[in-house]
Amino acid sequence: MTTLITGGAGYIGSHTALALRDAGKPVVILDDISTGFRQLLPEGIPFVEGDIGDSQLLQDLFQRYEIKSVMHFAARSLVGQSMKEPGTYFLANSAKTATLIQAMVQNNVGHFILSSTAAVYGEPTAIPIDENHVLQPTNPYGLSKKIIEDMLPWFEKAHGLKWISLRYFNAAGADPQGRSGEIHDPETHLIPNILKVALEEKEALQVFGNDYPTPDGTCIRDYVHVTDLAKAHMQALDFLLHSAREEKASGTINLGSGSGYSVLEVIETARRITGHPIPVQWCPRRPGDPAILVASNKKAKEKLNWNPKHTNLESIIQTAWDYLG
Ligand SMILES: NC(=O)c1ccc[n+]([C@@H]2O[C@H](COP(=O)([O-])OP(=O)(O)OC[C@H]3O[C@@H](n4cnc5c(N)ncnc54)[C@H](O)[C@@H]3O)[C@@H](O)[C@H]2O)c1
Ligand SMILES: O=c1ccn([C@@H]2O[C@H](COP(=O)(O)OP(=O)(O)O[C@H]3O[C@H](CO)[C@H](O)[C@H](O)[C@H]3O)[C@@H](O)[C@H]2O)c(=O)[nH]1
Repeated sequence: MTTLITGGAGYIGSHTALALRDAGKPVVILDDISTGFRQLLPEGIPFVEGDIGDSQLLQDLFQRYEIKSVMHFAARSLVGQSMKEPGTYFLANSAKTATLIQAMVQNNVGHFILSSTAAVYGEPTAIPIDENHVLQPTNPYGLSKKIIEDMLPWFEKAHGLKWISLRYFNAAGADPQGRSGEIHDPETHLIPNILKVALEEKEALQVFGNDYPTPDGTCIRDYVHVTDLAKAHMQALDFLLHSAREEKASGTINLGSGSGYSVLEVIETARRITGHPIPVQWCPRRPGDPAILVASNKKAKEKLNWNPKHTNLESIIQTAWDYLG
């Protein structure tokens, strides 16, 4: 029952590969190292360098490793870049994923877990956001993932594909054992950028906007620990593999801690953990940033029995800091 992890040389994929390996599950990684890093590849897991859009390679891989399930992390995921190059995102995310799923159904690979995103919701009309919230992405990145979600029921209807789309909120933190962590180049995410200031790789943290309708004027986000995300993937796969024939197994599930923290609260917590003053530079709002994104994680708890462990911000930032230090 080997699982293929696409994007396993990336941040969330490498943590999930570690979790599966730790649980003794057979895994193979496919990654083209376009935004990932060889140093994040966990030891002892077979690695194939290649593109998820390469049908021939996929067919060989599915047969050679007797793949039964796919966890699909590989994607482009820079919101700002997607605004400038929408076509890149529709091709790299939506079109290549159609190629991947087409190869799956042709090779009897029947279980699919998608890395989706809170960006499919767009500007929220209610907080916390549950899975029934209207989907109106405000950028091509979010739309490229929504298009994949829209395809999935059709593959299920025609070929019996079982799927779960996991909509992550803000992934953060690092493996508590220090075996993997967050590396992106360029880095656009808040916590690693704050820690770069603490490491004196950056002079100040640019804070995008202080006039949002929130208590301190900065954006509020739901930070979810990457090892809790990894756990949810294992539980989602178990759920698909073991759900009864008559049960409605496929569907979308939010993954968030259910708590929101403002940018200033994150900076304040990082100051306490690192002992660094972390100077800030006030900047205009970043286009496309909603004021508040906080998940309802009720469905993940009920359907997957998911119980996030690292729900406080200290633990999230501490693990990220330990990885860098
Ligand atoms: N980081 C977050 O906060 C967050 C939030 C919501 C959703 N997501 C989604 O989670 C997934 C993983 O995000 P991440 O932060 O780990 O990203 P990442 O860039 O660290 O990892 C993506 C990996 O996929 C690989 N890849 C990209 N295109 C590929 C292709 N065509 N063929 C093979 N490999 C390819 C990259 O080399 C990289 O190793 C993405 O799908 C992203 O959209 C991330
Ligand atoms: O240097 C920085 C970086 C970020 N921020 C602010 O910090 C908050 C969080 O920003 P991130 O870039 O860390 O995360 P986003 O909420 O923009 O994006 C995350 O959540 C999105 C869902 O809405 C997508 O899934 C995306 O892939 C994922 O990284 C935002 O208010 C942002 O404006 C700063 O002030 N300074």
